[in-house]
Amino acid sequence: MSTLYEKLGGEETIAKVVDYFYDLVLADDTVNHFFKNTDMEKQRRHQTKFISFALGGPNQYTGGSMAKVHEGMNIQPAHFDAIVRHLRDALAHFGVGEDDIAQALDKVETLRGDIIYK
Ligand code: HEM
Repeated sequence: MSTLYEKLGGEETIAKVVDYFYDLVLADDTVNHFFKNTDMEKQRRHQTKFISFALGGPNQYTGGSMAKVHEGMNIQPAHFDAIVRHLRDALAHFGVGEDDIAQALDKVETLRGDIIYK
């Protein structure tokens, strides 16, 4: 069974989704402050890993656990929800179907407990 990542066309499409998702996140005043001290390159890596994870792509991540990485950020459920919403909108923008979007969002949901209130 192919992953959603492959179905969408792999890295090339992912790069486009990342750019779009990134614009949505940074335009959102409820979450953009989290990234104000984040350098652009790191930001892009973050979004790329985020999207690749959601789509079942290759795991290129070698850093700390999600709990560790988001420690001290005090991310609230509403922040997490906003990020999930931007992911949904970015995928929809590129014509991803409802079922595939639901699958991607389910995957992201599995990390909620590790990421909020840390
Ligand atoms: C399932 C959801 C998420 C995943 C898979 C994820 C993934 C990651 C990864 C892999 C990194 C490390 C980046 C690196 O060092 O290369 C990171 C850092 C970060 N994440 Fe997330 N993240 C998620 C949700 C969130 C949310 C909801 C927020 C805030 C609203 C957030 C804000 C940040 C920030 C500010 C950093 C640090 C960037 C820096 O070092 O300056 N993340 N995330």
